[in-house]
Formats: sequence, structure tokens, C-alpha cells
Amino acid sequence: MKLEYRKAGRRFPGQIVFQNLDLEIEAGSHWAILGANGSGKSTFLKTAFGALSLSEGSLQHSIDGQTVDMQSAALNIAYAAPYFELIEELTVLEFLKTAQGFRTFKNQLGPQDIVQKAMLEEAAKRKIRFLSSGMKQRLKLCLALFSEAKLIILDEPTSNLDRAGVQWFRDLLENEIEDRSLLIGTNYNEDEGFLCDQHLRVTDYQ
Ligand SMILES: Nc1ncnc2c1ncn2[C@@H]1O[C@H](COP(=O)(O)OP(=O)(O)OP(=O)(O)O)[C@@H](O)[C@H]1O
Repeated sequence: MKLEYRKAGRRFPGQIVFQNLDLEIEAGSHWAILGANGSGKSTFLKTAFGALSLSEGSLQHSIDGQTVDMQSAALNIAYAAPYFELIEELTVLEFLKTAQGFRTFKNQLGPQDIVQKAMLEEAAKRKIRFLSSGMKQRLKLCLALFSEAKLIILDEPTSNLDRAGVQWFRDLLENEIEDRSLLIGTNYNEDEGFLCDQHLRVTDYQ
């Protein structure tokens, strides 16, 4: 999936997060969205998957050279982020079965396979609200990376992961991103953005 921002900007009352952004995110490219806390990484990423609209300018998504509207684009975008809520009252397996009803996993993987990939075998029948924050994070990352989406957006992907978890994430990303587009919002570029050869600092556009 390709994204083209033209003269794009996003404001909140009394605050310009970014403006005058001209940016082409080519299909299959890997971008790290860098910056300190509050610099606008999440705001930018939310515009990419349609959770926030632009205040000015335009954003066009295209798939295989064909422009698609935001609704069709959203069906081809998967994201994992601190503000992406899991359904806490379901068990891990129940949640994955529900998720599969909305969107099939890639390579014909099933809920039980995802449990294994997320290293949650022992917790499969536990309610999500009783998982540790690192376990929830592994589940979110697997949901995104084992989707069939053409654009993967990961906001702070290693938050709540311990050192072993960070290594697990790096291996997962390396194996599963394939030729898909990738946007990562990160304070820890070495751990999280290691696959990204393109960088955006939102503060360069304030
Ligand atoms: N819905 C909102 N309404 C008003 N202001 C907002 C809203 N969302 C974000 N902001 C403001 O926009 C700025 C950028 O926030 P954002 O969450 O994008 O930063 P970030 O770089 O992702 O930060 P962090 O690394 O702490 O997650 C901040 O000043 C924040 O307070």
C-alpha cells in the first residue's frame, strides 16, 4: 500500500502537531516515525489509518496503483498501539476466534496457531484482563503481523516487553513483514525501528 500526503496538517485547539507535510510512503517501504514524548508520532500514525482526519491537505491511499478510499484502505491496514483495546472479558482463545470472524489470519493460521506464536499457550483460556501487560502486547503484535493487511502500523511496539520480548519482537517483525509497508512510532529506534531505512520526524513539520 502506498500513502501520499500533500500539504497535510493536523491541529488540535491551540496546537499545530504538523503542517505542510508532503510525503510519499512507497508500497513495501519501512518507516520509523521518530520523536520525543508528545512530538506527534501517534497523531501522525492515527491519520494514516483513519482514526484521525487531517485538518488540512490530503492523504491518498493506493493499492497496486489503484487509489482506494479510506474505508477500503482501513480493511487493508492492521495496527498495534497502546490505545488499541483488546476485549478484556474474553479469554485469549475466545478473542482470537472473534477476531478471526472479522479478518482472516495469513497463511491460513488459526486461533490456536496465533496463541503459540504469541507464546501464550499457558494463558490461552485466561481472560485477557488477567494477562500481564507484556502478554497483551505480544497478542496485539501477533494480531497485526499475522493479519493479511498490506500496511502494518506499530506504535511503540516494544512497550511493556522485557529484553527477551524485544528479541522475540525483532524476530517476529523480520520474519513476518515480508513485502508489506511498515510504519513504526518509536522512542527506541534501535529496538523498534531496526528494519526501517526511512525516517520521519513529525517535529520537522511544525
Ligand atoms: N485528541 C487530542 N486532543 C487534543 N490534543 C491532543 C490529542 N491527541 C494528542 N494531542 C496532543 O498532540 C500532541 C502530540 O501527541 P501524540 O500523542 O501524537 O505524541 P507522541 O509523539 O505519540 O507522544 P508519546 O511518545 O508520548 O506517545 C501532544 O501535545 C498531545 O497532548
